Amino acid sequence: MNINVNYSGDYSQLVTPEVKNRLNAIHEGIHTKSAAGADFLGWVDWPGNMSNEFLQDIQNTAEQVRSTSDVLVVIGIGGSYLGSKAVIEALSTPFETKEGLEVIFAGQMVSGEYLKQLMSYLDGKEVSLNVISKSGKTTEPALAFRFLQQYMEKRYGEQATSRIIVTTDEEKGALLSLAIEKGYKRYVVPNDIGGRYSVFTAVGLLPIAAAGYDIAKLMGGATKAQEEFNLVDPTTNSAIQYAIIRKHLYDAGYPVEIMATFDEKLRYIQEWWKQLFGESEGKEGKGIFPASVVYSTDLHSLGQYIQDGKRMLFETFLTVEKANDDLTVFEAENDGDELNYLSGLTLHEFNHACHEATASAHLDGGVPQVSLTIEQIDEEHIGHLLYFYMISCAYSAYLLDINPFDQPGVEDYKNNIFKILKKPGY
Ligand SMILES: O=P(O)(O)OC[C@H]1O[C@](O)(CO)[C@@H](O)[C@@H]1O
Repeated sequence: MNINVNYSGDYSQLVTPEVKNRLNAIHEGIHTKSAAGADFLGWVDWPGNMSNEFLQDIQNTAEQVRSTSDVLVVIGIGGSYLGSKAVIEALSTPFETKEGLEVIFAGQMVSGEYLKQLMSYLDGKEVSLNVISKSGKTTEPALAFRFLQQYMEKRYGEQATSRIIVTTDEEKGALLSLAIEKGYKRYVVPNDIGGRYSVFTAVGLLPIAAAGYDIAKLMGGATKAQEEFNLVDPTTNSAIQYAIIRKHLYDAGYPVEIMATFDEKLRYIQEWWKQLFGESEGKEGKGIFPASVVYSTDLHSLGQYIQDGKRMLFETFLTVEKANDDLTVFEAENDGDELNYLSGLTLHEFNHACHEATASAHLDGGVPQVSLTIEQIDEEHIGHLLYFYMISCAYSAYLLDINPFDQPGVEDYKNNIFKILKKPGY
């Protein structure tokens, strides 16, 4: 299993002795846990170290939820929802009538309308809740939980307790106190793993397993990636290659990266990637701004800007080699739509051609190109891809001399809200 990285420039020119030394130092810092933010490097060895008992326990809980519920409402924001949302969206089939369990997210934004409509949708269905917050005090999911907990208690009385699962810190936070007081089943977000790096902990695994996907395969892919991207070799390690190219383009005057995909199913992988890279790197007046587009859709909205607008963008295509399913263009009798020249072409092949055409047009327009290719979309490859991004992001942030694992800037809006809404103490 590999992720192919292709760059429109001359990659070999980027791997200078200075860059190699820097990479060796970063590698050493990560693996001896001496790098900046080292207290949050627990995710690096997590896939390989995860015990079968833990995986089994998550699977059992997921099975229990599936056997008693039609819907699992997952409450969380940022890293507490994007990982599972991304994996579930990538693996699920659109238009499928859900036979098993439906996973619905809440608390990722604040809307009374959404919550009211959600609660009416839940009426008549069997429901479980998984509320996820590492800090246990993030206002948006806490607000959603206040309403949904009340809903569950009204519907199920004392039985609500067995339908609510809390994923939070082991030692602190309002959510932990609540969980202890009510006797909810609990999963721990490890101390040394931050929210945006937590997809392979209970934070991501429980909702993914409850949705019916194979978390053992997902972790298998992540474990392979952990082994594969462990060697600090810029000629073979594609996670390091991606980080080197990004740093080069940033220094060359391209502070915005657009992640482009031709696969609608990867839209939330892009959203997860945006938090991962944006929150890890955007500090101290530095960092690449991560943006995303889904093609062909956005070729007909943002394509003009990318081709011809202010030159500050580079574009990273996330492409998939093999389609899980496909259609072949057939010969029409009268060729009224003039598409017979495409007959015999699969729609996946059309997207390949569209990728080539778009990359070359945008390159001519002054947009440097990177492409990341995965073999296919399934649990194993997605697990592999997510780990690839996480380790690459750590290298990328360290190359910018940024601690990838804090997010001090997010506190500013929170403090302002507390002041505006007169939270005691603010
Ligand atoms: O899991 P928590 O503590 O509710 O935090 C949710 C998100 O909020 C942040 O702390 C700030 O956006 C993220 O880093 C995190 O993923």
